[in-house]
Amino acid sequence: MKHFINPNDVDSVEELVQLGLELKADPLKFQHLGRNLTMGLVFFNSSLRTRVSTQKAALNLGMNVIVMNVGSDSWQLEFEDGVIMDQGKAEHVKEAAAVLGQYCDVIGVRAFAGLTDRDEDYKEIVLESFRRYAGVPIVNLESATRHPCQSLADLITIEELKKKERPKVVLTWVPHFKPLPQAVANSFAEWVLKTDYEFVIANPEGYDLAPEIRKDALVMHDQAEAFKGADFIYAKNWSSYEHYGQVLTQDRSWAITEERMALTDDAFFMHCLPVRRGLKVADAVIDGPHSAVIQQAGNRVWSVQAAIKKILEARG
Ligand SMILES: NCCC[C@H](NC(=O)CCC(=O)O)C(=O)O
Ligand SMILES: NC(=O)OP(=O)(O)O
Repeated sequence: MKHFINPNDVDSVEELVQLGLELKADPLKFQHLGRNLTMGLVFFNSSLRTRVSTQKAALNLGMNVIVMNVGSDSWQLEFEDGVIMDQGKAEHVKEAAAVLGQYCDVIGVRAFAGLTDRDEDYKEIVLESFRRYAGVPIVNLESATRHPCQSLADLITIEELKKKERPKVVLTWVPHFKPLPQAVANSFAEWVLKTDYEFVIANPEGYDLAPEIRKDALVMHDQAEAFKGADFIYAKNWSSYEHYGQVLTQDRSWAITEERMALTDDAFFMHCLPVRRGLKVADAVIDGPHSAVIQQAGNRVWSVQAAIKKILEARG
């Protein structure tokens, strides 16, 4: 695997899930692979899980790790081609990515959507610039439209917890007062659609994900109906794709309560975290016996470790 940016970079999702489980059982098995190599992590946005789990994974593979917070630690970067740089941005990504590629053997990048210009976000300018100019493999640590490290951890978690061969998995929109990216939801849908799970997306009108993401997935605008018989409830807020970046409703009846969960087949509750308690999910659900959120976050180590292992092997 050359890069880990979206599922098209992955030969077999199933094999990568199994590798994650194998690494979880024996975290230091491939410690020789990354010896004397350096993993660089570049953050344009905040992070708890991604930052620490990726460091941990790289250390498990024997790598050294350098973390940089762009914005506070470095120069503001320009991404546009052919501009006269007479404003606030002191350095172009062409040099910045190429220079980081001199110091690091693999680079992880986190850069959220701006949520003002849909075409710009969906072109993935930041990630694609790093892919183009760094000259080393790139790991997507949540970009404008995808979060593959999260989605792979989600599939590992479902594999661990599922009680039937083909569980019913529901991705549901939950309310939030400010616009959030579509990356986590997009990515989850894309990865689940590569499995044979039964898959339903529940969201209010106006929140349908991009057609190229949801493909032929069943989309329901009635959450209670969607929950019937579900084995996994994956909750996430996202802003509108159609009315790009807008909050069209904050309808609290879409929050995850015990009453709603009672409609499912004893489903596990999943969320990528961070989550706002009370607003998106009732304490009784996230603190309850069917909450998978901590296991899910724990599995972030094995998902990114599997991706980095594949990259190191391909690099020779
Ligand atoms: N990496 C996990 C999710 C990150 C981001 N959530 C957030 O920004 C939540 C912020 C808040 O609740 O204020 C998102 O939705 O993509
Ligand atoms: N789920 C996730 O990516 O968490 P962080 O934003 O804290 O890294």
